[in-house]
Amino acid sequence: MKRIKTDICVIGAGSGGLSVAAGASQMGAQVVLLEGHRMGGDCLNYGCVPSKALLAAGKAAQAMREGRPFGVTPVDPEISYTAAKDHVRRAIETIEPVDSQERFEGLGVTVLREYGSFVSETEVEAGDTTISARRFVIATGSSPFVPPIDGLSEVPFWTNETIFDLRDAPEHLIVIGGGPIGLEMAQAHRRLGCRVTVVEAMEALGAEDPEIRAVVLQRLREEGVDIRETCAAEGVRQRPNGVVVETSAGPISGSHLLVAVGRVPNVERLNAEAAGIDVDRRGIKVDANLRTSNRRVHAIGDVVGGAQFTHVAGYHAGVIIRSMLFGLPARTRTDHIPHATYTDPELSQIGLTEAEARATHGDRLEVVRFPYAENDRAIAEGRTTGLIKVMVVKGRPVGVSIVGSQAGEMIGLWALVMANKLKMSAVAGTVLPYPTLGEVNKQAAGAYFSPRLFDSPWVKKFVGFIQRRIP
Ligand SMILES: Cc1cc2nc3c(=O)[nH]c(=O)nc-3n(C[C@H](O)[C@H](O)[C@H](O)COP(=O)(O)OP(=O)(O)OC[C@H]3O[C@@H](n4cnc5c(N)ncnc54)[C@H](O)[C@@H]3O)c2cc1C
Ligand SMILES: NC(=O)c1ccc[n+]([C@@H]2O[C@H](COP(=O)([O-])OP(=O)(O)OC[C@H]3O[C@@H](n4cnc5c(N)ncnc54)[C@H](O)[C@@H]3O)[C@@H](O)[C@H]2O)c1
Repeated sequence: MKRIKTDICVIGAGSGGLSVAAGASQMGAQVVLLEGHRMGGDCLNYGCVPSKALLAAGKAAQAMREGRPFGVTPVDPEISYTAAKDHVRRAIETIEPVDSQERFEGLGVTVLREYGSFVSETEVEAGDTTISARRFVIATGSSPFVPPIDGLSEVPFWTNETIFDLRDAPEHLIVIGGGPIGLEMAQAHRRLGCRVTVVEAMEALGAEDPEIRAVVLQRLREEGVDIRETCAAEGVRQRPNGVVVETSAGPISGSHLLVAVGRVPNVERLNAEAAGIDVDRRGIKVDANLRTSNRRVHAIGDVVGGAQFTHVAGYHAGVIIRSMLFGLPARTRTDHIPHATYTDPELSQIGLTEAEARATHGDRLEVVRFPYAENDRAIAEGRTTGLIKVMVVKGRPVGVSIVGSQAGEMIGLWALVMANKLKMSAVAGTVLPYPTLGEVNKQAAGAYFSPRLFDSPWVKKFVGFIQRRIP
């Protein structure tokens, strides 16, 4: 057995682990990074990057069907699913060098391509090497949850780890699960010419504001995605040319099956008990500083079971670098973390939804809305579907929900506002270029102040008073 002594040992080279390794090594710490599978983790290889690349291929196909309002004759595009997958592969390959072993070794990180497993409170074994470190970071991510549906283990099915390798278009894709993975994949495949049925046990995008998610579901249905809600998959069996999913609302036949019903934390290889690290069903248990029950060990990203996004894993990395390298107090916040679902229209959210804000703030809550249909750029581009809702308490936003074109980009402004606890006046006072979709944000702030300025008898009296006195 070889032995390595280091300052920090990071387990998992995905979004979270790579950020810790890059940050810590560039600030002078000795870092060992362990990765048992592919550098870049889920996001690069089976998650964000391939899903957004496939959605982009679908968007290109859809644009050819929707030219009529612009005087362009719509066509039913000739689609090569294989070539769309080539685009997915190229996107991954273009980003890959940034996450590669070579780049990290160039930064001075010792990279071992092995799974890590604790052997004591201060040691991890990876292949034929034992690493002892002053601090460990668990960043092992999550894997697709495969539910105990009767017959599932006997039929071929895909998850996010396999669907991007598929080269031939499925004729009729059945997606079990109407969460973000299910709906992004449903729309991408529908636009690439496949029949798609989504089977959702409860409500599709059920965690989102009902008014906001309804806009996404309506568009997907208009495009021909068959979304069945309150329809639980209870059994699956093979048929000659595909699969039948038995649901609470009857059988559904299709050619291929994608299972997208949530995630499980990657803890099984860690032997966490050997290091005194507590684990529950959601993942590694951590406190607000992302410390585990073993004070030398932090855990970040998907494996801690909170919000499972790449930017959250990156945020966690920043928080623990602060505490590990500088000994500074560093607690996580969640109120300033946005998320987006990249269907078309996109959906984004930060802070509280309207229902959550109502439950927390009661009558102090004001909700302002602004529709895309009244934004000049959206009108010019025929992208008028959508709206923004801002939940405001005492002049400060406590949540923002957006559905519409570029909603994932639009939430950025509110992320800045909420991270820095700015008021609505900061948004209203910002000058934005005309005509941009981003003005929807400012128009929402305008909708907050307009009644205060234009419907107030006091303001009218005051202005009249001043006007009579100035020359
Ligand atoms: C289809 C899909 C689409 C998504 N789209 C988005 C999106 O658009 N935006 C967004 O923000 N998020 C998105 N996500 C979520 C995002 O991918 C994850 O939140 C993110 O990858 C989590 O980062 P992580 O570092 O915690 O884990 P990962 O990136 O999964 O990395 C964990 C790494 O640890 C390795 N590992 C596991 N166990 C061990 C061990 N014992 N020893 C050594 N290595 C180990 C794994 O092989 C893996 O490489 C998507 C996810 C999926 C599945
Ligand atoms: N754009 C993004 O940022 C993005 C995109 C994709 C995934 N992700 C991340 O990945 C995570 C996992 O996504 P997901 O979509 O797999 O999970 P999810 O938990 O968000 O949704 C799964 C859905 O499956 C349904 N379901 C469960 N069992 C079922 C059954 N037997 N029959 C029918 N429906 C069933 C649930 O009711 C739920 O609505 C997300 O929470 C998110 O953190 C993010």
